[in-house]
This record gives sequence, structure tokens and C-alpha cells, in this order.
Amino acid sequence: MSAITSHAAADAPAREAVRVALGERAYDILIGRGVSEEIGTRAAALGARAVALVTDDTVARLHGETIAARVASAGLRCETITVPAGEGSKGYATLARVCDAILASRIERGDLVMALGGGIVGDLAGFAAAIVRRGVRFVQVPTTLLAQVDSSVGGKTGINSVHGKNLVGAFHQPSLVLADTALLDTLPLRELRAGYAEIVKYGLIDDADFFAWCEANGEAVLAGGREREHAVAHSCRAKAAIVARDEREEGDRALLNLGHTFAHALERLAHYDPAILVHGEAVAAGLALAYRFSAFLGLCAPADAERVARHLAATGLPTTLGAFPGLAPDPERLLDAMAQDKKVVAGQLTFILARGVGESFIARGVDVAAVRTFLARECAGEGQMPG
Ligand SMILES: NC(=O)c1ccc[n+]([C@@H]2O[C@H](COP(=O)([O-])OP(=O)(O)OC[C@H]3O[C@@H](n4cnc5c(N)ncnc54)[C@H](O)[C@@H]3O)[C@@H](O)[C@H]2O)c1
Ligand SMILES: O=C(O)C(=O)C[C@@H](O)[C@H](O)[C@H](O)COP(=O)(O)O
Ligand SMILES: [Zn+2]
Repeated sequence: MSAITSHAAADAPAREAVRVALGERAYDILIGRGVSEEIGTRAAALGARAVALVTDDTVARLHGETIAARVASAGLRCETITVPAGEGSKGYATLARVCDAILASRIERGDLVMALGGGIVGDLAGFAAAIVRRGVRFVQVPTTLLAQVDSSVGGKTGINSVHGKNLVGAFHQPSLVLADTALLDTLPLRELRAGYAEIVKYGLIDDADFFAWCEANGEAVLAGGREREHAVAHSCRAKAAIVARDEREEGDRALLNLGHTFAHALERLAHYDPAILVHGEAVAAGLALAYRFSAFLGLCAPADAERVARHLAATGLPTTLGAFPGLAPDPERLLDAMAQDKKVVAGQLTFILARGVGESFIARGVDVAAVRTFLARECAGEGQMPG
């Protein structure tokens, strides 16, 4: 119980800074209500004279003018580039349009691309920044819970292909992340839940105490307030630590992919259609599946798999392949999508599996026949806890 108490939200400071210790590419994540008020002075302090503010049409309507005015008030030229909201923007056509708009704005290497939005804008704008003029600096101003706890940190940028999720991209670290939790006040519950799945992931990777804290405080995180800020800061610290020791996913960083071999396959089958699922929902199902697959292989106790699914379901997240309206997953199509996973080595699948809550590990060379049998059971609705 004492370890759980160490996550007490009452102890969370109003504002927190987390350093991503990457040598010459090190940067700060500033977390708290109102931190984006400093965006202009912070951009100026980075030596930029102009900013290409990339955002989506929903975020532009809600927060675009405020952020652009803050940038301009520090004496920087600010050009806003707006893309349609949704995963459909994370593709070649929108990437080309964003790159050309950045060039048309005469953004120089010393200037800044600024991603104002969720993970889709962050991944897209970050990749554009990585390739325009062979590398322009960029700043992340994440506006979804998912982006604040995960996608704005660590420098994975990219777009989707018909062949799969995030298959074209680059590692390009931001120069600064401003996670203003006040921006989440306008975020719909469905998107809060999706971001919550990636928060739970940190507990499942290697922090059983944090998973227990999530079990006790998940509803409060969704409701807002100090628990949410604590969860954002804790998640950023967890991700920063992993990224600092393995920036380019040559080892440990793959643990951040817990649940994602399943999730990305589901996203491809759904053609990235948000009417069917969004990334965080696919991750929630993927986490439950990774634990059930671990139990199926005899690696982890079925009770742990049930505990994981029970908590995700309790916060309104999907935990089964059958949970997505309009999606009829079948084992062969899922396996075909998994074959494009970036963790594949010499044609062999890699999964992140678990020996228990907070005890995940990288499993290379996983037997395809076992995956096929497991998926067939899951597609038939067998092996799942009720509800
Ligand atoms: N690079 C990484 O390390 C990393 C990590 C996790 C996920 N991702 C990627 O992130 C993407 C998902 O990101 P996401 O869940 O943030 O989705 P998203 O960017 O689509 O945002 C979700 C929805 O919320 C809206 N929105 C954003 N901020 C809002 C706000 N403050 N108020 C109201 N509405 C708001 C958006 O317009 C959008 O419709 C996926 O493409 C996933 O692959 C990347
Ligand atoms: O930062 C990472 O590393 C992650 O794996 C975080 C994931 O939540 C995220 O969805 C990431 O985009 C997946 O990476 P990918 O390399 O599998 O595309
Ligand atoms: Zn993810």
C-alpha cells in the first residue's frame, strides 16, 4: 500500500519538468496547466524567427488562434498550416502538402515547425520537420491525453502506408514539449479514454505499483484534476527514461510497443477509420490480447490477464477483437498485417509479452502457428473473460 501512496496525486506539483537525456538532442517536457502561455518566449529562446504551426481543423478552431497569438506576441512570424482531423491525414498526400506549405512559408533550418494537436498532427508535422531542408527543428504542443503521455515524447515521427501503421518515418527529436493540461479541457471522453490506454501501458511494462494506482485512480484521471496531471508526469518520466537509454529502438524501447503488434494489425484492418477504432482503443485491445496471449503460452497467470482486461473494461475501453463495430477480424488477415510489423526480424514475429503485471519482456521468434491458434480462438470469442 505504501508504494501506491507514493503515487498520491496530492503530492503532484502544479508544474513539472521532465528532461529527456539524449546528449546533444536532450530536451525538456514541461507539464502543467497553462504552460503553453510560455510558447512564444520559449520559441524565441530557441533562436527561431518564424514558426510553421501545424494543426488539425478541430484543434485550430478550439486553440489555434490563442497559440498563434502567443507565438506572434514574442515577435515571431507565425504561419498556420491546417490539415483535416483524423488518421487519414497521416499519409503521403497530406505530408506532401504540409512540406510544401512549410517551404512556402520560408521556414529556415533555424526556425521551428510546431505541432499543435494530437498524435496524428505530432507524427505528421514531426516527419515533415525531419525531411524538409533535411531537418528543421520542431516543438510539440500536444493537445490530447495520448499525445501528452506518449506520442509527443521520444522522436518517433511518420505516416501510415496501405501496408501498415507508421511504416514510413524517421526518428527526429523535438527541441521542446509543452504539455499544457488545460488544453485537455475540450477533449471528448472517447479520446481521453484512448489516451488512458497508453498510460496503463506504462504500469504493465515494468511498474506494477503504477498499474495498481491506475486501478484506484483511473476514473479520476478521466475526470481531470491532480490525478490526471500526476498520470501525465509519471508517464512522461517513464517514457523519457526508456528513450534516453535506447533512442532508436535497438533494445528496450520495444517494450513501449506492448500491445501494438495486435493494435497496428487491427488499425490496418479497419483502414484507420475512426468510426471503427482510434489508436488508443486498438492499444487497449492489444494490451488485453498481449496478456491473454502470454497466458495462452503459459508465461503468465490467467488471473493477471483477467485483471488487465477488467481494469481496461472498467474505464470503458475495448478488450476483445469483437469489440469494434463493423470490423470482422480473421486470423489470416491479422497475421498478414503483423508480417509488416517493424519488430519483425528475419521474417520472424516479435511480441512484447508478460510474465505478470509490470513484468513485460521482448519475445523474439514467436511461433506463427501459436499466434494463428490464439487468434482463431480470440476471433471465435473463446478464451476471453466475460464482459
Ligand atoms: N510517435 C509516437 O511515439 C506515438 C505514440 C503513440 C501514438 N502515436 C500515434 O498517435 C496517433 C493518435 O493520436 P491521438 O490519439 O492524439 O489522435 P488525434 O491526433 O487524431 O486526436 C484525436 C482527436 O481529438 C481531436 N483533438 C485533439 N486535441 C483536442 C482538444 N484539445 N480538444 C478537442 N479535440 C481535440 C483531434 O482533432 C482528433 O479528432 C496515432 O496515429 C498513433 O499511431 C504515436
Ligand atoms: O515510442 C515508442 O517507441 C512507442 O512504441 C510508442 C507507441 O505507443 C506508439 O504507438 C508508436 O508510434 C509505435 O511505434 P511503431 O514503431 O510501432 O510504429
Ligand atoms: Zn501507441
